[in-house]
Amino acid sequence: MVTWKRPLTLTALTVSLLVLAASVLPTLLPRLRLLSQHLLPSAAIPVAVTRQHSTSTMASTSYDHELHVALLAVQRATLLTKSVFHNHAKGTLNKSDASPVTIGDFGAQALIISALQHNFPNDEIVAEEEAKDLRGDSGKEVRETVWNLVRHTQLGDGKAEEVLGGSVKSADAMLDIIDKGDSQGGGKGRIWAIDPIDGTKGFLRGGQYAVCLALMVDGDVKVGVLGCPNLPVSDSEPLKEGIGKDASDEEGKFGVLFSAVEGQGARSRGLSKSGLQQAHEIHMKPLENVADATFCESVEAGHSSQGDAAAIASKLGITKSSVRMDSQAKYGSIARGAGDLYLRLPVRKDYVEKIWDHAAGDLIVREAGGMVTDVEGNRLNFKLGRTLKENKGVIAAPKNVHSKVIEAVKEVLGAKQ
Ligand SMILES: Nc1ncnc2c1ncn2[C@@H]1O[C@H](COP(=O)(O)OS(=O)(=O)O)[C@@H](OP(=O)(O)O)[C@H]1O
Ligand SMILES: [Mg+2]
Ligand SMILES: [Mg+2]
Ligand SMILES: [Mg+2]
Repeated sequence: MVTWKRPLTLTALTVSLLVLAASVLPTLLPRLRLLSQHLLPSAAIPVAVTRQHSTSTMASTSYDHELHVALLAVQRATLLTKSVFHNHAKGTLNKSDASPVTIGDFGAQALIISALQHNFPNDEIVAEEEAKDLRGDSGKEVRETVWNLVRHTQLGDGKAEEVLGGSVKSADAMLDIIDKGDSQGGGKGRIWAIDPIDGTKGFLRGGQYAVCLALMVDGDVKVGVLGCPNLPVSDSEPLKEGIGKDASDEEGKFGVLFSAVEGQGARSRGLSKSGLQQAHEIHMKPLENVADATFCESVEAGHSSQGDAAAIASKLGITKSSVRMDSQAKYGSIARGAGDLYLRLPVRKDYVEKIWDHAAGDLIVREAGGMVTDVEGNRLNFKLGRTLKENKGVIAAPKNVHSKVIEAVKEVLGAKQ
């Protein structure tokens, strides 16, 4: 018996040690990485992190540095959009699809891509705008206005600016930076999605708009940040439509940064002109009875069918009227519990949603406890390029009522066919 007992005890000990190591290492490694980030000078972090992340198989699981850069980059870009809103003629151009683009869209895109390139030079970028209309003699006037904005927009915090890599070098460099957002996207590797101003029509009207940035790894959204300069800082403020031209003047009351990292929850904090403010967790509001829901939808009837939304709401027994709000501020608003549902219902059969209009909001709502799908109930598929070509519409709701909402959506849309 004794001769059997010894080897058995040794084996058991070895196995226990191995099990212990396997359980402790995964939690220890990200902590060691975090610790080293705090101990190393900030300028040393980007290169190390970028090399480590250049292939998807070696991707970090904590995304601390990506989140930090994304938050600061979006915060800086909102300084530019706010300055355009208050001090400039918007310099609106019409794109080939007749949608508007302003000097704010170009400037914000340049600032965000510049920060991403400094920190993650090997990552790909899918961004909404391109610099074509700013090039050559015909683009000179707009180019110079955008350049003046870009070079004068800085966070009032030297360390934060250092993280972002400081200013863009020249007007020509700025154009090339804007055009770095031309990746075709897809389901492989690290790809950032940028909507420099989402809800450009809202921005022009003085309504809601959002500066949007998300990181996808192998087509899954890992980090999402939304800067919403015209939303109230307080999560408990009742949901309202576009808030009018002077709201963002009320310092400290308006301007929110929403963020989420996959598996780490969603947060919100006030926007600032320098470093990052303290964040707090946000959650969707518990909703026992879907009939009590407040739902939000697009302001533009051309972007989402308001008639279908009203029919769906009535099927669900919802009596409160909808809150119409431009941009991904809708995702942020339901994620913080200011509203309950977001309904985006196709108006035209041939319209395909763009990944930059949904990537950050999709993650923020899911991390706050919600579910985001298309009108069929399928998850949004960010693996297919610059568009969500397999999805139609968007339905975001608390998990416990989502299937009920989809049932009503299918009944209403099905009856039209
Ligand atoms: N036909 C159609 N259907 C659906 N979506 C469309 C359509 N046309 C444009 N867009 C995209 O809508 C983005 C803004 O939509 P929002 O819901 O946020 O705002 S709005 O209330 O409708 O203005 C808007 O984003 P921005 O261009 O960044 O403003 C567009 O990408
Ligand atoms: Mg646009
Ligand atoms: Mg958009
Ligand atoms: Mg846009």
